Amino acid sequence: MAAAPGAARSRFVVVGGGIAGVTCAEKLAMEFPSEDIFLMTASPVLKAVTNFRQVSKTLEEFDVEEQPSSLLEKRYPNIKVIQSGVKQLRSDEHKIFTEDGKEYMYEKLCLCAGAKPKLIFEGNPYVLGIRDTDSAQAFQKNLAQAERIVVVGNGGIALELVYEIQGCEVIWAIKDKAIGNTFFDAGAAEFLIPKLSAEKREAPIQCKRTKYTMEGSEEKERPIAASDKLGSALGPDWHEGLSLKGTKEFSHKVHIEILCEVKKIYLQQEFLQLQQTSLAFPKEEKNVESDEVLWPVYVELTNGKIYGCNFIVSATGVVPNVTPFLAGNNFALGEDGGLKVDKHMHTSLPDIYAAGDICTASWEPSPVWHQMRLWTQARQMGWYAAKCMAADTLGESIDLDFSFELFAHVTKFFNYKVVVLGKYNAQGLGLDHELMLRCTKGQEYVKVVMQSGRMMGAVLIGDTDLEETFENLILNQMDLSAYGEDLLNPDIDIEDYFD
Ligand SMILES: Cc1cc2nc3c(=O)[nH]c(=O)nc-3n(C[C@H](O)[C@H](O)[C@H](O)COP(=O)(O)OP(=O)(O)OC[C@H]3O[C@@H](n4cnc5c(N)ncnc54)[C@H](O)[C@@H]3O)c2cc1C
Ligand SMILES: NC(=O)C1=CN([C@@H]2O[C@H](COP(=O)(O)OP(=O)(O)OC[C@H]3O[C@@H](n4cnc5c(N)ncnc54)[C@H](O)[C@@H]3O)[C@@H](O)[C@H]2O)C=CC1
Repeated sequence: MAAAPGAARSRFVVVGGGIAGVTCAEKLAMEFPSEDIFLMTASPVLKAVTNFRQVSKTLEEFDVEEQPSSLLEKRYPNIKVIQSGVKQLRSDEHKIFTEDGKEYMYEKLCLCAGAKPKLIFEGNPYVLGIRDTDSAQAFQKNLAQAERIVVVGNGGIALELVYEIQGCEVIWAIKDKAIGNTFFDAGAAEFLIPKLSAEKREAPIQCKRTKYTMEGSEEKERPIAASDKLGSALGPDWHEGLSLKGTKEFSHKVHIEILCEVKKIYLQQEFLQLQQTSLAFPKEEKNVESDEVLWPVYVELTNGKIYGCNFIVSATGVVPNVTPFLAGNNFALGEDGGLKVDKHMHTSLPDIYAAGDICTASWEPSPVWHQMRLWTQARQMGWYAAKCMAADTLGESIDLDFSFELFAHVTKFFNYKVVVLGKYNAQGLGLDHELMLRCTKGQEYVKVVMQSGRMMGAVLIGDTDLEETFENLILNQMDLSAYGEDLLNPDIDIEDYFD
């Protein structure tokens, strides 16, 4: 295509300086050392993956570093970082326009603009979200002067926050029955809860017990199966460099309100006019006397309770950053608002690919993989998108990358190592599955999800050392019916079984 006068052009343009975009640009730079790769980003710093370690076939660990763009350009002299937000895309002309008034032409474009927090009561100054360094610092500053906050949401951010925050009362309002619904079921939640009150921390019990349960049996110990149901994002241990401390001297003080959402938020003046009664922080679940302190803001929950607080954290998920790319371009969007991509990371428009939080994986997935907006998937998608762009350019064919065979995520919650594999919460399996459990209070929690004798998923909390074996068992779909409860028997070295 002919370049318009004044328009810079490059064969490959990548938008987004987060993990997906940087990984995609790096891989393209390696594949096409004599081509210039344009990396456009709204944020002044880039996110680079460092210390990458393949822990097992599909589990990976790495650090995420904020780096100046000059470092990336030094490592890959054919990457040109353009620091300006993209404000418009004209896909029919293969052109993008940036905030600083420039235009660029591409042959192949990969959109990796990430996502932003999906806030409740967006626009209310007392409602904060956490996504990037700036929002994390704003949160820290507010927390340093706070006595009580309300945390809304039950996913990754809320789980990290309620554990890390010290010296501040936390009212944690969740829609579900148990904490951490995006990662755990009620059994795992019960295992983790003691960690929220340091004083109540229990000594680990040495004996392990195994259990084999089926949905609908052994009501008491049966974990509830899951129902079917503009900066870069922060990196691992993002809270470690931040002092997440309120004004008080105590450690954790978390009160959980389950099965509720926020109905209304009142500013102090509105609240006083209504002469409502706000609840004090509950003591041992009994105290519901009214609060005598006046708070800057009040939160009314759908269960009728009203709590005063200094501010509210909305940790209620993300929405893909698609807005600048939509006008005039007929992208197919997923239900979650992301750009739909096929198994070659191709969007619905010619020569435009997408990777990371901005996209919605729309291919028929392996039975034990699903998309979650995580940095492992952002890295894998960015890398694979570049491979697909290269293959299309060279007229080669390419198979779906192995990393999409099995969902695998390793992280840390409440100071425990947490590994989740496959359909770890029986997502999409309906009632047709069984759960097997092994739990040692304070030490480890192991849950496997079985279907027709095959392992479909697992949650491993603590240092269980089972991840590799279980990863293999899920990948090879071996019929394990004959092993029964021995599968989780701590006295049997399970690896020997399958060697
Ligand atoms: C607090 C927090 C903790 C997290 N913890 C974990 C965890 O423990 N484990 C895990 O796996 N995941 C975690 N995540 C999720 C993970 O960070 C994201 O899934 C991942 O970083 C997404 O990468 P990305 O490159 O797709 O998007 P982003 O990191 O959001 O990067 C998007 C990039 O696009 C740029 N951009 C946006 N719009 C434009 C535009 N119009 N023009 C040009 N550039 C644009 C932005 O400036 C940015 O550089 C966490 C997220 C948060 C917020
Ligand atoms: N250690 C890890 O792996 C971590 C991963 N992350 C990732 O970062 C991203 C952002 O994290 P989160 O905001 O925690 O998103 P999330 O998607 O993990 O969780 C969102 C939570 O908010 C709840 N929710 C949604 N709308 C609500 C509403 N209106 N009222 C009340 N609750 C509502 C959902 O039920 C869910 O519990 C996610 O992609 C998450 O996976 C974040 C922190 C840690």
